[in-house]
Amino acid sequence: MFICIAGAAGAVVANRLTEDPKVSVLLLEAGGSNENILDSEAPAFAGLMAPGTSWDWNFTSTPQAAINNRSVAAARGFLLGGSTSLNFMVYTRGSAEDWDRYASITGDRGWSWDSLQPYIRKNEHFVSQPSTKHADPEPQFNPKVHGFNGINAVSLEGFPKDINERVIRTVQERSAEFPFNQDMNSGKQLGVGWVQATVDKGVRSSSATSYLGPRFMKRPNLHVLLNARVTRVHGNRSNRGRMAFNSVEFTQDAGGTSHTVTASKEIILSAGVFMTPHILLHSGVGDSASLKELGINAVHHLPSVGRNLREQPSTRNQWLVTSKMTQETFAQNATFFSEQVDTWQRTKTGPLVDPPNSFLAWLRLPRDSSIFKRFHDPTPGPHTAHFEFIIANGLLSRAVPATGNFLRFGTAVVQPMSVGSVTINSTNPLDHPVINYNLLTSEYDLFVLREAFRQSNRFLSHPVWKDYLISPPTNATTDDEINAYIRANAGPMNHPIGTAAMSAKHAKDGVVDPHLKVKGVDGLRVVDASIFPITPTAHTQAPTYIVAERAADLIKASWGLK
Ligand SMILES: Cc1cc2nc3c(=O)[nH]c(=O)nc-3n(C[C@H](O)[C@H](O)[C@H](O)COP(=O)(O)OP(=O)(O)OC[C@H]3O[C@@H](n4cnc5c(N)ncnc54)[C@H](O)[C@@H]3O)c2cc1C
Repeated sequence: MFICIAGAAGAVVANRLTEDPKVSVLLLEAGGSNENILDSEAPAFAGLMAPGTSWDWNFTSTPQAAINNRSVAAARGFLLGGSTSLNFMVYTRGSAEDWDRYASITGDRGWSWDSLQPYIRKNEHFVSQPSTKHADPEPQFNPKVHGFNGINAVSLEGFPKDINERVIRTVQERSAEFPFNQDMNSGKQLGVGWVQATVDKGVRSSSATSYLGPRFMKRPNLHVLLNARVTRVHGNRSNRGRMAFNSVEFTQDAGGTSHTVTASKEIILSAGVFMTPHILLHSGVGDSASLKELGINAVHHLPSVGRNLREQPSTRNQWLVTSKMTQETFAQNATFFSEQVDTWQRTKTGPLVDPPNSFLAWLRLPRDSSIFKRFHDPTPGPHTAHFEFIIANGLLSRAVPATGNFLRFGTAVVQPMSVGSVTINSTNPLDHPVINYNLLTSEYDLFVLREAFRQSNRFLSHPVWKDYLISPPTNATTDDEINAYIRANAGPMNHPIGTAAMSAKHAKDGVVDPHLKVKGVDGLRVVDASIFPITPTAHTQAPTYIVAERAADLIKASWGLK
């Protein structure tokens, strides 16, 4: 039997391993069910899922020095499907160069873009939304680079927005600066393109609805236990002194009672970027000196656990607009809200079928940018972005102003240089991890976010926006003014990675080897977004799914399974 923790990646592994009826998997999830939650199912309501709800772990970061000492929400899904049950559903794979760099860092060609193509297709089930024509005026995606028979649904926008024509005209008429990219998931991501999202005919497709959907949950060898919070993993030391992990300790009543379950084969940690290192550290796997100082029995010295936290810093940049039909309208007009919920519940059509974001742009700084005199270029090559625009027809959240409609023109640094950490400060595994993003502490990140903001203003200076925009998010123009705006407003994109990073087999740093086994011990693997050594130039769910699809094959191969 394998024991696995649920989430984006854990669900994939559990599904793939139980394809073999002789293999059984126990999937443990700290949160509850994903079913019958309107805000999770209706894509337009994604912004209502977190932060500050019972579906979120409700973590907050430590005070972040470079953003005016603000602590920021570090949202993570606390329900089956993990963060894929509450994320914004954007589907981006990153650039081919990103994956080729992982192959080169790990010395394993299996992580290269070309080698991963079968896994990308195993994950993806590209579907058409019923309510829009996507061949007009030109195709909005390239079918040659998509999978149509995978498990997790991906589709284009299903309900047209006021902003669409304006974005397209800007791109057509300013193509030198903002070229159109028909399909940012081809491996060549640069340019502006339509969002592809994990939506299945108007309904969120999460790892819970897809990989743990009814057709798979029927398998007698797949066992899912909800409200089961893993506190530690345990093992024995062999005669040669090597730790072999084989059991998982968990609680279903907030620590009142504790249970232990034993894996005859392997334990797969897929608790995500914050909780995977948290479980490892509480189990005595981490930097021995710090663990001893806390009073935790250090069973395996692995100093990289929890280090290398990387997050994409962003600002939302909300413009007041003349439109009366943006995402805010749902919160401001109760009649419209209930009519649209009714339409969606009956027909799965209307504005609720789409997540908030309509377009993304992946862009680079000029080659002669002054920042490269002081910093090396962190991108893996010329076809990978330095920054991103995230363009949305408003945003429905729990903090929508009573009046006013907005264009949300987010900007983000997609290859950040600031590095943070996840640590613990108590011996109680029910305490939250200590999350320090170190957001924007690198001068490079601040520079790129500033340039991205300036570029977003260039984009919106096209005359097509004149009768649409009422007022900007800020009047800042000088470096100092924009820096002050960024420091007051920046936050995380919710795309953290890196806290159990993979490295080459014999490399001294890193937490897992290229086959995702925890270095120096037996019986323990990590399969989730924490294994990325460097940020993928992407929103992180598709990269995590891709990792998990390959991981399932690596695990099968280890045990001689089909
Ligand atoms: C608000 C938000 C918006 C996002 N938007 C997007 C987007 O639009 N596109 C995109 O690509 N990515 C997005 N992401 C990121 C994406 O969802 C994550 O990168 C991805 O889900 C990571 O997968 P994972 O398997 O590493 O972790 P998760 O999906 O977070 O899963 C971890 C799971 O482990 C469970 N768990 C944790 N600790 C324990 C424990 N001790 N015991 C038992 N269970 C435990 C959690 O409850 C959770 O179910 C977003 C994330 C958030 C939070």
